[in-house]
Amino acid sequence: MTAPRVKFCGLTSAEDLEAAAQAGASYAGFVFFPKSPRNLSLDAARALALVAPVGLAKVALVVDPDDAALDAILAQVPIDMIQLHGAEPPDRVAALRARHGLPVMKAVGIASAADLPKLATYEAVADQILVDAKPAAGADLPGGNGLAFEWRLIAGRDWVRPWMLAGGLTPDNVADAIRLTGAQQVDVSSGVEAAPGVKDAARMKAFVQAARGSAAA
Ligand SMILES: O=C(O)c1ccccc1NCC(=O)[C@H](O)[C@H](O)COP(=O)(O)O
Repeated sequence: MTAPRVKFCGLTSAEDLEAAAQAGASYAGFVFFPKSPRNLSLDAARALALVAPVGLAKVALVVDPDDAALDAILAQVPIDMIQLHGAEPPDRVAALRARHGLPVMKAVGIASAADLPKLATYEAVADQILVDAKPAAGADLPGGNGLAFEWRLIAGRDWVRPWMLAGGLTPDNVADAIRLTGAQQVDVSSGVEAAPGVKDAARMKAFVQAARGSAAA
């Protein structure tokens, strides 16, 4: 098994970016969602993206964006992939992919087996799938809640597209999660934070090492 690729989501500072690169991450997620403690203004996101180390793919996380909002982000911030983390229907995912000419990753929330058919639906229209925990009803945030789902639900699944596992991952559980699901990519936000919106460089490093350790086991 090749070493799993890691996405750190919700980076908010140049220190976070540097720590992500030093740890060996493949993706850096920038959150554009005002209610999030990880939200970035366009100016802040642009400044970060411009100093992002080469080789770190910059992901814009948006939630049910209208065209004007996404146009504004992409006009100002050099972005490599769009992450749709709302209730975007499949035709909207396809339309945004065509409109912007960037790869699109669609987040799909999983809480039970009843949610699994959505994975195939979105694999038909997105470039990648982020398989995340479905937030509790009434949650303030659609993601980044430190909530895991039952990984066995997707164990042994045949995937059509590249996908990432997310939801409640930490340096302590990511190796088990990879072994159980076969994930080749993992995404984490709150599990490597010292406080909401503040990443912890030591936890980021430990996370990547644990993910890589799973591949060697
Ligand atoms: O992280 C946020 O603040 C956020 C806000 C709005 C929509 C999605 C958000 N995060 C999505 C992510 O990609 C997270 O990395 C993913 O949900 C896992 O989060 P965590 O369980 O905290 O590791």
